[in-house]
Amino acid sequence: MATICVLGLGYIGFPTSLLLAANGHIVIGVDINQKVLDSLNSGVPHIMEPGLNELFEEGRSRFSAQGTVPEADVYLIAVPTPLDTHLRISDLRYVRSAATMIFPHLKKGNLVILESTVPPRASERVIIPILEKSGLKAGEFLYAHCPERAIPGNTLHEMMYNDRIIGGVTQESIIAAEKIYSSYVRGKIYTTDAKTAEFVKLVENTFRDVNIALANELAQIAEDYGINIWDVTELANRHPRVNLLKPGPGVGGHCIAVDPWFLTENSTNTGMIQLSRDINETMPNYVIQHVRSILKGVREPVITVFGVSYKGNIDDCRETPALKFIQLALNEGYQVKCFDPLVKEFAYDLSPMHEALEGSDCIILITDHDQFKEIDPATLLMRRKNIVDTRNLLDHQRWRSAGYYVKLMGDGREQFLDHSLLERVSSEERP
Ligand SMILES: NC(=O)c1ccc[n+]([C@@H]2O[C@H](COP(=O)([O-])OP(=O)(O)OC[C@H]3O[C@@H](n4cnc5c(N)ncnc54)[C@H](O)[C@@H]3O)[C@@H](O)[C@H]2O)c1
Ligand SMILES: CC(=O)N[C@@H]1[C@@H](OP(=O)(O)OP(=O)(O)OC[C@H]2O[C@@H](n3ccc(=O)[nH]c3=O)[C@H](O)[C@@H]2O)O[C@H](CO)[C@@H](O)[C@@H]1O
Repeated sequence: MATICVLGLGYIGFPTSLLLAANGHIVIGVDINQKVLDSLNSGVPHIMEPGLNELFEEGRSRFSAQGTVPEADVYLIAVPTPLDTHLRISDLRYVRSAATMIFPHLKKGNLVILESTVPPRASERVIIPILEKSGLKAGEFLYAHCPERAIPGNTLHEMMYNDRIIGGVTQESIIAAEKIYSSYVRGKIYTTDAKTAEFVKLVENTFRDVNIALANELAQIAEDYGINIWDVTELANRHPRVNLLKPGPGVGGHCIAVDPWFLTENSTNTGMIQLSRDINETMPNYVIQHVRSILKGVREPVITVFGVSYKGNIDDCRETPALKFIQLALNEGYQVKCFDPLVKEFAYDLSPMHEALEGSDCIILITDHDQFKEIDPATLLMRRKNIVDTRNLLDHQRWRSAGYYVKLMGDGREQFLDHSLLERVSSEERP
């Protein structure tokens, strides 16, 4: 069993630390955020994931958290690699700082694992040169890029059961990294070189982004034709080689909205990938168009956003499409109130549900939290009963029976079926 220093105790580094600790390693977590250290040292996980609290109890005796890098056999880097949103290229300052914190401790035979997602060749061009300031060459210290592929909301399960890619700089590096991962990974482990591993990770998320863009474009085309994209998707997916994804209010998260830009930052052959990003980034504009047509003529409109995290059943708001939607709504002159049962901190104020609905003219469901399905529409008090469901989450018949005008995004049939209802609700209740 090894002594492993994990740098970065966030959504990836913390669960990984616990899996390593629960499987017999001594894990010293390092983070530069004092709040994270205080929370963990007082026994309270600072992030929410199924099974995390239980695993914390199990692994706690072999896990500690501190602000400085100790001597260790293995250094595992899981620090952020954000997108510079202005330049649309990667910002590698945190991986640079992590490598700089490691190199003074590095000894022959130590293993450095990079789990953070980076643009192709960043290991070779940026990280290894910093580690070599130790006086050791790559190969004397071992190095592998092992991209994390777990999905938020099911992180621990996927960390254990997904297949794993190990991209080592030498055969010895690959063998050493394989030994660490095989202590808790139940999926298969595949090996390659570091730059291929970097590329594979980015390709996976780009594949998903492009396919979501296709779904978003098809939803808009379906509306133009007065067709329901959700019915179309269900039927088309009966074909053995078709698997359409779901349209939505845009693509958020730390990965899918970011990684395509990492993939393309050093290439000019990027037409489809960039176009897909554009389609997904403009989905909040599409949602606001629907809201605008529902609230046409309403004076001093107030809207309520249901869900601000980037997807359902998690509290993570990074790159959430809710942010752009809210900004567009404010620019439109709407008063915006937000309700999210899971999120504690957000760029805008969050209110309890009934407060967020007071005086409101329209609910816009942005996030597909399961909890929203439990809401009884008959008990809600609003100024006007309108709802836009961007995720096809709700039981629309139930909402309609409670007197709501329901706009399902991607369902063009409503223009024809419910237009009269929309007209009636708006003119009856317009001040
Ligand atoms: N969140 C995911 O689901 C996911 C999935 C796959 C890959 N990734 C990748 O994993 C990496 C980490 O993502 P995350 O979601 O865990 O990020 P995060 O922001 O949740 O956590 C990163 C932590 O690293 C700390 N940190 C920053 N610089 C540091 C340093 N020099 N030394 C020690 N700690 C430092 C931060 O304070 C923070 O607590 C990113 O590259 C991300 O793209 C994330
Ligand atoms: C290839 C892959 O699977 N990668 C996963 C992904 O995790 P994620 O949580 O970011 O991924 P998603 O669940 O896809 O969500 C992203 C956004 O797309 C919206 N969406 C989704 C499906 C759909 O049909 N229609 C949509 O509109 C959704 O609401 C949300 O805003 O990246 C992680 C980090 O690299 C990986 O580790 C993890 O394996």
